[in-house]
Amino acid sequence: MAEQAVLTQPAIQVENLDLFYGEKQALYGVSMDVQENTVTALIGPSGCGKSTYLRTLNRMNELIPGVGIQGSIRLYGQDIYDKNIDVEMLRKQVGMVFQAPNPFPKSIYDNIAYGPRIHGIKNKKTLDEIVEKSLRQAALWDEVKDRLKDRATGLSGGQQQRLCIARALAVEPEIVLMDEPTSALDPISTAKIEELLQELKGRYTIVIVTHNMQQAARVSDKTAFFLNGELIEYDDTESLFSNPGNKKTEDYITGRFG
Ligand SMILES: Nc1ncnc2c1ncn2[C@@H]1O[C@H](COP(=O)(O)OP(=O)(O)OP(=O)(O)O)[C@@H](O)[C@H]1O
Repeated sequence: MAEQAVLTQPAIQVENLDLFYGEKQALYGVSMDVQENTVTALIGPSGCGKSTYLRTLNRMNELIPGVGIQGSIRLYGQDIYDKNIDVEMLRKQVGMVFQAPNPFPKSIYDNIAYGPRIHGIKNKKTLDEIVEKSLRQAALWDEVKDRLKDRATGLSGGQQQRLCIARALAVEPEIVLMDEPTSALDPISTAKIEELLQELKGRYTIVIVTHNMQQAARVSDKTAFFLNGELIEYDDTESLFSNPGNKKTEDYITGRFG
C-alpha cells in the first residue's frame, strides 16, 4: 500500500486579507500559510505593509483607531477575528518582540515574571523556574543569573532584546512575531539573536520582519516578499533568493529598487 503523506494543519492560515487604515488600503488580498516550528521572513521596501501584516496575526492593529480588516486569519484552525475570541489569550498564544528593546522599568526577574503573574501564577518556586527557563531559552541566563534583582534597563541593548525575547517566551506562546528585532543592535548582538532563532525554531513558529536580506537568507525557512501591500512572492527562502519566480522579487533582491 502506498505510504500516505502526513498532512499537518498549518500554524497560520491567512486568506484574502485586506486591511484599511481609514480610507487608505494597506494590504491587498494577502494569502499565506505558515507551517508550525518554522521561521518565516517578511521582506520588502519601507511602507510595503510588513509590520501591518505582522500585527494582524495577534490583532495588535485593533489598537489603532479606524483600522478595518476583511478576509480570514486562522491559527491552528481557529478564526482569530471570531467574536468569541479572548484577545488576552490570543496575545499569550502569539507573542511579540519589537524593533527597539522595550524592557519594563523593573528588575530582570520582574520583567520575565510579569506575564506569568498576570496569568495567575503566584507561587515563588514556579516563577523562579519560569524565569530561569525563559532566560536560558533566550541565551541570557549565564549573563544575568547573579543579578536578577538589578534593573533591566541597565543591560546592554543586545541583552535587553534577549530579555524581551525571554519575556515573550515566559508565557509559553506557540507563535512569536518579531518586528525587525535586530535593527537597533550591533553585529555581535545581532549574530546572537540569529543563533537564538535557530534554537527556538524547533519549539516555536516564528515570523520575523527584516530589512536585511542576508539576515532573511540566514535565518528563515520561508520568505515572503511584499510590495505596495501585496504579497508578491512566497517561497522556500533558498528558492526565492536563488531563483525568484517574479521579476519584481528579482529586482528587489538584486538591489534594483527599494
Ligand atoms: N497607524 C497607521 N495609520 C495610518 N497608516 C498607517 C499606519 N501604520 C502604517 N500605515 C501605512 O500603511 C502602509 C504600510 O506600513 P507598514 O508600517 O506596515 O510598512 P512596513 O513595510 O512595515 O514599513 P517599514 O519597513 O518602514 O517598517 C504605509 O503606507 C504606512 O504609511
